[in-house]
Amino acid sequence: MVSTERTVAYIILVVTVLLLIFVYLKSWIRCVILALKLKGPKPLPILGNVLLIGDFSSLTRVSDLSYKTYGKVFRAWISVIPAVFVLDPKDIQIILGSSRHTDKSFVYSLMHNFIGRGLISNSGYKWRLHRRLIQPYFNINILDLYTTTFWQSSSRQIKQLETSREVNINNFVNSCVLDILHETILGIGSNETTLKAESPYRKGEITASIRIQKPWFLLDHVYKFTALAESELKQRSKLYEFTKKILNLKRDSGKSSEQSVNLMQYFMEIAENNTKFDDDSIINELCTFMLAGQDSVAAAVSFTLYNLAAHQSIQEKAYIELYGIFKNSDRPTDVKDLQNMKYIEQCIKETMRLYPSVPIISRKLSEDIVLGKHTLPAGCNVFISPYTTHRLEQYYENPHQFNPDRFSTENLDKLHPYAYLPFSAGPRNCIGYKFALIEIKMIVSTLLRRFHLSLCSNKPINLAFRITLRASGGIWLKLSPRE
Ligand code: HEM
Repeated sequence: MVSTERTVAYIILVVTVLLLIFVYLKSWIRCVILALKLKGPKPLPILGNVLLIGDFSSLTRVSDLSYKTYGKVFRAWISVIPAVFVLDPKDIQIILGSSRHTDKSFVYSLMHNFIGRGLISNSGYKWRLHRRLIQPYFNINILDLYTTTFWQSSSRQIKQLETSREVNINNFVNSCVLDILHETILGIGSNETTLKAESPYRKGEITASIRIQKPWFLLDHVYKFTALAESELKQRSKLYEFTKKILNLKRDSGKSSEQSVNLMQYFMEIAENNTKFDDDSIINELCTFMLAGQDSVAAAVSFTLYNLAAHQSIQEKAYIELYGIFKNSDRPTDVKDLQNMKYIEQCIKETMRLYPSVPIISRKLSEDIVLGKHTLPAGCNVFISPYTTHRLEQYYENPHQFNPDRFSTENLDKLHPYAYLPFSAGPRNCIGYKFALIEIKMIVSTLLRRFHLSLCSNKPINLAFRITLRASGGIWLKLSPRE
């Protein structure tokens, strides 16, 4: 009797465990079934397609051929995890345009250690609350107040270029962008040189792409024992402690009249009325903004300067626009001047089409969606590649050619709204995109007013991918002062 009861209990236990495993794995199983039906690059056992991430030329080859070879929805494998790529703007709109699919895929949780839990990597209620609280700050009127900071920083940093003729332009651009971020996000004024020198923000390294290439590093219990995890946590704690120190310093000194417009100040105001927006939230968000606004902007500026140097007639047209605005004056650039830089804005937009700073983004679907003959199940990790979509022939004629006229007012109207995604799109787009566009315009125009740019013949650019798109080894340009 006792043994029959025991057997029944065991059976119930086994069935319950199996059911739990099934419920837990259901979404993964459905994604695997879908992935097995889709075409995609040939995977390796265990690794899947992860090695592509470290090999940019293979990655771009796959990207360029993907639509023709695999169709508008295809799959890749991150080890045993299916990654479904969606290329067509109409399908992308169904995902990015919907407020139902705002959760990020597992890839973003790999960034938590580094950038903390801020807007970029959070999902669910916390993301929605923080986005609603922070969004008003990024309206255009507040951003106008930053124009002076952008100008002062660009013209201060440009001094390092006055004696050089052949330069790795990334060094100038990175210093400029970091200087601007210290001031506008953390409120560290131009005179606070000791604090700036102490800042750990320049040295960051995001490990997500390394972890994906070694899929056993995706297991937190394995990864946490590695040297990479140790150095990442050290870096994280330096960023956290530095930001906390600045927060305490600024809080103790009150609102200074010189530096009243900065994101930290705004976050302190939010916190006064929201107990959920505590110091930990402030620090995590500040770390996120400092990192989100760094490599992305620097890449966009550097690649724009590269394109202008590589296309002399386009550079000439951009310079004529500047000459029309400033004549021979070296007066500061103001908000109105920036608004008048229409052609330069087209050059920047076209650069971000060819070289989107964030070449891949991803989401985790919260419910099933139907794209043509495929049902993408809830829980599926969907990847969208602005780099690939921006080069589809159906949407861009001669897609590999640099042609700023694509972004003239009349041509812009013909473009599908989800065919151009440098800042993503929909409810979870880049919160800082207006800030970024003004900043990029300021740095590019300040440099172009002073210098004529050309390429260094023996130093071609070498594209690489590390969450953001970059030129490994930098971008070398020849600068000739304009008379
Ligand atoms: C050229 C410059 C920039 C580019 C190309 C860019 C691109 C993007 C993209 C594609 C996303 C969406 C990421 C995703 O869904 O995975 C994003 C999100 C974000 N960006 Fe930017 N960004 C730029 C500059 C900035 C700046 C200057 C800031 C802040 C000062 C900023 C702050 C953010 C934040 C906080 C998010 C997360 C928004 C959310 O999920 O609600 N970005 N950015």
